[in-house]
Amino acid sequence: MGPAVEVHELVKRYPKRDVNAVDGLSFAVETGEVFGLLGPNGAGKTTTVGILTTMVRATSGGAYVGGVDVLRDPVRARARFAVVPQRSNLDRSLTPRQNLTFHAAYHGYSRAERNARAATLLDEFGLIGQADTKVDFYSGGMAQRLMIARSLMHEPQVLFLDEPTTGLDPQARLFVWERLRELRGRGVTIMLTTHDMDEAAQLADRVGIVDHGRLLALDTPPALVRRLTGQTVLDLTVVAGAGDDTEKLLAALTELPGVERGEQVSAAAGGAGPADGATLLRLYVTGEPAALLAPVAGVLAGRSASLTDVHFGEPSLEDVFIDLTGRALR
Ligand SMILES: Nc1ncnc2c1ncn2[C@@H]1O[C@H](COP(=O)(O)OP(=O)(O)OP(=O)(O)O)[C@@H](O)[C@H]1O
Repeated sequence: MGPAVEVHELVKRYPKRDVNAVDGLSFAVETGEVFGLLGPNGAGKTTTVGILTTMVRATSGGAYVGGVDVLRDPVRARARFAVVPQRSNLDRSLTPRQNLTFHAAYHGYSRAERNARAATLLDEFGLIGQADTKVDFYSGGMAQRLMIARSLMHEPQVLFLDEPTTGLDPQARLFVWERLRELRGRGVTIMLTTHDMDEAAQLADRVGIVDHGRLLALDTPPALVRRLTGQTVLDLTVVAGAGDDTEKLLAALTELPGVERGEQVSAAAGGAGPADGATLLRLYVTGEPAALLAPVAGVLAGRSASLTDVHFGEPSLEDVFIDLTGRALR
């Protein structure tokens, strides 16, 4: 069996643009794989998925889903995949159950088949009790579950999901992740675009990182993390001395031998922020991080800073992403 999704030297140049949105992209997604497409805003992810799902016309190159040439045979390709967009496109004039059965009718399923499939999927997605209310009464999490259930009505081989859990609460997010893992277990290939590194690390078997329409890296999340030159992370929670500031302190720490780079970690990226007045500084270390503790303590003592916590850790997928795509805002 060939790959479930394949793009080959794919190029997209939008009219009146002087650069390619997708610039010679090639990769393949194996059947039954969860593949995460990551990249900063404007990297070309939506355009790539748009071409694969017949919404955007390619300038050149090849795109295949379930072995079907998407560019030549879009109608046959559409039977092989489903798309779950980020924003709800449910039909509000229909009940949740009708949203499912109408979708299956469009794909040629008989009345008996579509009623049976709708009942099964509504049950699996925890919506059977609210199957005949109004879609308007659905929370964001329920709407997302309903959209995934609807996408499965025509038994797609490949499921494209755009930011599948953005805006969902932790319970809804875990529920969606569980359903996606189950689908993979049944052999459905999943391609997701996400900005959520945790989601990619949790779900994706392999991740492709794109920027400026080109593939920068493609591997399993652990292999991508290992690529970061055997780096270890040393997290220091510090309170700068009176009259000192954290930037200068960080600069002094970054100059120590064995420290490749350092950064001030925002509370959002590092989880719960440090206590008032304290700052979390992250040093990317080559070599043995414990050997740095004495010189770090020396720098801190020399600048009258105090250390309230130390943590050794591995770099995350987010560190890999920043390393490859930089920090500049787009
Ligand atoms: N319809 C369009 N016409 C012209 N340019 C476009 C169009 N759609 C996208 N672009 C441009 O193509 C490039 C790639 O955009 P694309 O939406 O594919 O990126 P993305 O990685 O999905 O970004 P995001 O994470 O913000 O959704 C950007 O420079 C964008 O401005």
